[in-house]
Amino acid sequence: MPNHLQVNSEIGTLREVLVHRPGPELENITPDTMKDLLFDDVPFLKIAQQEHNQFTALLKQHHVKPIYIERLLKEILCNEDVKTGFIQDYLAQFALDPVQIQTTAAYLQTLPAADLATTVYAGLRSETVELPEDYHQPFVLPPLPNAYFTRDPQATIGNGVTINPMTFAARKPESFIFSWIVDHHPRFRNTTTWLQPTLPTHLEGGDELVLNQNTLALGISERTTHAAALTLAEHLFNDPASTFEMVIAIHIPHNHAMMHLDTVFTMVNRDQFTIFPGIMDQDYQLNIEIFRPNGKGGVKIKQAHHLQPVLKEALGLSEIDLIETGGGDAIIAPREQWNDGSNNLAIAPGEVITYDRNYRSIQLMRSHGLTVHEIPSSELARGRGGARCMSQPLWRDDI
Ligand SMILES: NC(=O)NCCC[C@H](N)C(=O)O
Repeated sequence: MPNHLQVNSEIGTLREVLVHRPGPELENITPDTMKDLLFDDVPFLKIAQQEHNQFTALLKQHHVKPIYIERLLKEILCNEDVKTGFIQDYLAQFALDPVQIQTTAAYLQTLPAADLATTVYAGLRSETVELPEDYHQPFVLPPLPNAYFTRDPQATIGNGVTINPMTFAARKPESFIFSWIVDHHPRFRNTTTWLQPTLPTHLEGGDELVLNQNTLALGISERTTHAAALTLAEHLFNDPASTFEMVIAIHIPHNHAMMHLDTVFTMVNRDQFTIFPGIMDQDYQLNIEIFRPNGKGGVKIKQAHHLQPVLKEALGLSEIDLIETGGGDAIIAPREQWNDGSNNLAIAPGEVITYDRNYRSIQLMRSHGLTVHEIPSSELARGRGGARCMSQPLWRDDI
């Protein structure tokens, strides 16, 4: 089994993937907090867990090892010094006064490592801790219901990771947790970090697609700024440990339905991609910028408007097959995109996992020769992410 990191493509045979099984945090979403927590509904936890179990069972059947991030957190918290430091730093992220911090830290310190890890994800109800009476919030630690979308707070690129500066408060603690795991878990010893969560702008993993060992595609989206994309490109171009020489920055609409590039565009084979046609205009154009090193430590930028020639050049191919979500139909395509019909996880070249509900997109992928494995999605889809969002590859075989 591999013991470090290797992701030089979106499609190489997947061996190891970071996941999070949805837990009590989903039951800490209410209609009042749903929007801030980036959910469109309150999922039924029991069914969400069953669906997620089917996802991980399918991964295992295909010899992909799921690594549970909550387990990595528990393992680092078994060290008492790490536990004390983590509690202090974790609490410092939230609007708590010194007395509230002290009282909550004292409570968290009493929890065994496994319970502490569960509490960090689930959130901590105020009445569990004896806080001064002037604290009126329902939670002293917020729930992290988006944690099952492991794709976003962290991303593997080549042999290193980005620990991502997240856009919304609801997801910032997830990057914080991963930075502690990288610093303290032996699985990540000597990991190269391309980007830190302290960057004063934002970039998320759903916008990071590794096309090959030289080329990264980045969404410029609701969640990833142009400035952050340039910063990441500069780091990758200048770090001797990196093999990346080109970043294809793809501008997509800024809205909740298409929050990341991988909600509208995924690589599924050496020469095949799924794409939501709504990101292009009627002439199939969109705004693309190609970043390359300028030879002086910076980035030079070339504009482009058509995806196919850009992808052909980057991948050295004469043809590219763009498979349109829902066949490009005016009703089916947006419906299936909303339920993550464009968000496919390749487990090998030409072999993907996707949500069962997007049956028109599934038919189409099969008719284009892809092998498609379906997973149930009635509750998981309520968080607005699919199979790619629920997985962060740590190791893919090179192709
Ligand atoms: N890569 C992805 O598109 N992830 C889905 C994230 C959904 C989550 N509710 C969010 O808004 O961040």
